[in-house]
Amino acid sequence: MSTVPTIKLNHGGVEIPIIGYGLGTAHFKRAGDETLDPAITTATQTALSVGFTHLDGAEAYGNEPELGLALSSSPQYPRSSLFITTKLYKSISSPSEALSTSLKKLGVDYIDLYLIHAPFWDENEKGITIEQAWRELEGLYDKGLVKAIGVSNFGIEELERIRKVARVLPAVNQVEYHPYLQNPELKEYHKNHGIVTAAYGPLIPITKGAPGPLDSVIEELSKKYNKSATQILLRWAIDDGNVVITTSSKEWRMKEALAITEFKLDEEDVEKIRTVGKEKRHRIFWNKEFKE
Ligand SMILES: NC(=O)c1ccc[n+]([C@@H]2O[C@H](COP(=O)([O-])OP(=O)(O)OC[C@H]3O[C@@H](n4cnc5c(N)ncnc54)[C@H](O)[C@@H]3O)[C@@H](O)[C@H]2O)c1
Ligand SMILES: OCCc1c[nH]c2ccccc12
Repeated sequence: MSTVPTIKLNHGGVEIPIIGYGLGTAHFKRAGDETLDPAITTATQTALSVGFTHLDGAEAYGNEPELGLALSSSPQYPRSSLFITTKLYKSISSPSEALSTSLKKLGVDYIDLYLIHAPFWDENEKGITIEQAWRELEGLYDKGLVKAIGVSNFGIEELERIRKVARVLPAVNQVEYHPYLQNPELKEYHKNHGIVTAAYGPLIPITKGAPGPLDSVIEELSKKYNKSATQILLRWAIDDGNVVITTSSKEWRMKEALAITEFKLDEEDVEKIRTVGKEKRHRIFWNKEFKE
């Protein structure tokens, strides 16, 4: 089994594996559901067994206990070989308590990457501003409880609010990112400030965003590289300069996803997907219809 390549974050030597396994969309549980779902633990154990080293969880997914069980039942994958992300949102008023709860549920003593899940909370209702929340995450980082800190679903405006008060800049912004949602201004901002873009929803052009102008391009490139449409899109996310987060409960799909570490798209094909992708815009998450 080949190991997943990593890229360096802007925080003291921390490296993030370029592809992550998501616990959010295929596996989340209803808020308040305390019963353990063994299918989530099994899927996560399978993800580890096929070679995923980067797991993407969140307080909001309600399944940190299942992720914790998968970790404790897989001692052959030592903590130091894994990269674990979790996120806070509902508990944004008290980041330190939220982290303690997540650590307990996950059964680990540190998190590799701790993210603010989204910037959309009501600051009056929650009694905390984006700037204050960030300073709290910096405190958790100083204590070594989280190896890197970052954000998710932040735009330039919210990133600027952080930058103005930050001692430590976000290492990552995890956003919906695929050929039909490229947001070049945000990408440029990330590049200028050393922020890694972690792309979720990378397969939207062939799932909820299909059909579209990329269909024939993806088909042509599938033939050229002898790779599936899924692999072309996941590889595009990497070759476009991002970390990619994907998911599936099926072992063959997990292997299909990991196999993208074995090939690379030619620059002209990366550019072709960029150019044709810009002909359509399609956003799924955190729009008016999205219910968390
Ligand atoms: N931070 C956030 O707000 C946020 C939002 C969404 C997702 N995420 C994270 O990203 C992870 C992945 O998100 P995603 O579900 O959008 O990922 P994705 O776009 O990679 O889609 C994965 C889904 O596509 C299916 N799929 C794969 N190939 C296919 C094909 N050829 N045809 C049809 N279906 C195919 C898979 O079976 C799976 O159900 C989540 O689990 C979560 O961890 C984070
Ligand atoms: O991060 C994926 C989007 C998301 C935000 N909050 C959630 C709760 C349950 C499932 C998905 C989400």
